[in-house]
Amino acid sequence: MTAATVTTPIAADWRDFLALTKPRVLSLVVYTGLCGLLAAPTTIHPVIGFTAILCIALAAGAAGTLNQWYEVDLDSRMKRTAKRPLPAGRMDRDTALQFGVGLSIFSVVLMGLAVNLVAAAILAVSILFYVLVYTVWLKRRTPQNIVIGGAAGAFPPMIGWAAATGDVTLMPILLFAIIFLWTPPHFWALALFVETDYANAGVPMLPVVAGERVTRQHVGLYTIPMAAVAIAPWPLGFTDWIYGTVAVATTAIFAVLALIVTMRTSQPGDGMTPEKKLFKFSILYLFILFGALVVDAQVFA
Ligand code: HEM
Ligand SMILES: CC(C)=CCC/C(C)=C/CC/C(C)=C/COP(=O)(O)OP(=O)(O)O
Repeated sequence: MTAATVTTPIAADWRDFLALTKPRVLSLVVYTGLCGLLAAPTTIHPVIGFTAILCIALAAGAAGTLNQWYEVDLDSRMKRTAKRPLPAGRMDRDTALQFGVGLSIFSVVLMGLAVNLVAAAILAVSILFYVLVYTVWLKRRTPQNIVIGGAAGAFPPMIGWAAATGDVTLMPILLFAIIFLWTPPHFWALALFVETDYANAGVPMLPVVAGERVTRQHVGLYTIPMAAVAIAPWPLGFTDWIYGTVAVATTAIFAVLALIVTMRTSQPGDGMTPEKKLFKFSILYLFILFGALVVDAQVFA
């Protein structure tokens, strides 16, 4: 790529619109939504189920778009995000705003009309939470930004469950709580090895504000309730032994990796550091845990 193509704004193509939706993060968001839907104790018509998942995907994409619309200044200062369509100048902000608002409204209205109002209401709350509470309000103000704002990403299984059943009971609240408590170790493990980037952008992430030692302690601190909540559906009788066994085994691995990160004092080096291991495993963990939930629900239905 020449310098001219980097600095000269060019027309955005479909890849830029896709990039606005943060597709890789979206994959896990949609997956946990699907698992919530499939684990619910009722059957949903496949077309309605598909529509519900589509709405979650569109809403998450819309929220990711509005997040990028708002933080062009931050994204342009971080290596990881500087090549996104807006900071790189491949798309103008108004186009992104229209795309994000349009998708948001479309996804919520479609969910309300085709699925049910409970799912549509929680979907609207998720978008507003990610955009207003996390992106606009907390992200630039407090190192607790991801703890409170991270709740946005915890709603999808609850939305999937509500799409199938029309209500929210203790089990979908537990599924929400798993992702809510998983987000801090997921993110702080990552922030420990991309710390300088956030410092450059002036984002008060925990390692930047409180330092590495406190961040490591917080990784361990949040892993304890996360582990309890992840295993809880089994002793509480919401799931059977398949979920229980998988939850105990994978949570044990998560806890050991988190403990290593918590106990470490040295600066992370290159290669597969414990922080990178925990971050990568955190993603695999949710995939396995929620997969086990669905298998368990189908086998013991
Ligand atoms: C406030 C909460 C969260 C923050 C600050 C956060 C932050 C990040 C960051 C900075 C990355 C690095 C790579 C990238 O930009 O793609 C990442 C990766 C990732 N996150 Fe999160 N995350 C959060 C919540 C979630 C949630 C709720 C999910 C899904 C349930 C999720 C799923 C993922 C996945 C799948 C990746 C890997 C993407 C890849 O392959 O590059 N994250 N996260
Ligand atoms: C159903 C629905 C509307 C769900 C939306 C929730 C959602 C997409 C949550 C993910 C949260 C997330 C990726 C935060 C990234 O932080 P950041 O935005 O600070 O990351 P960045 O530094 O990469 O921009």
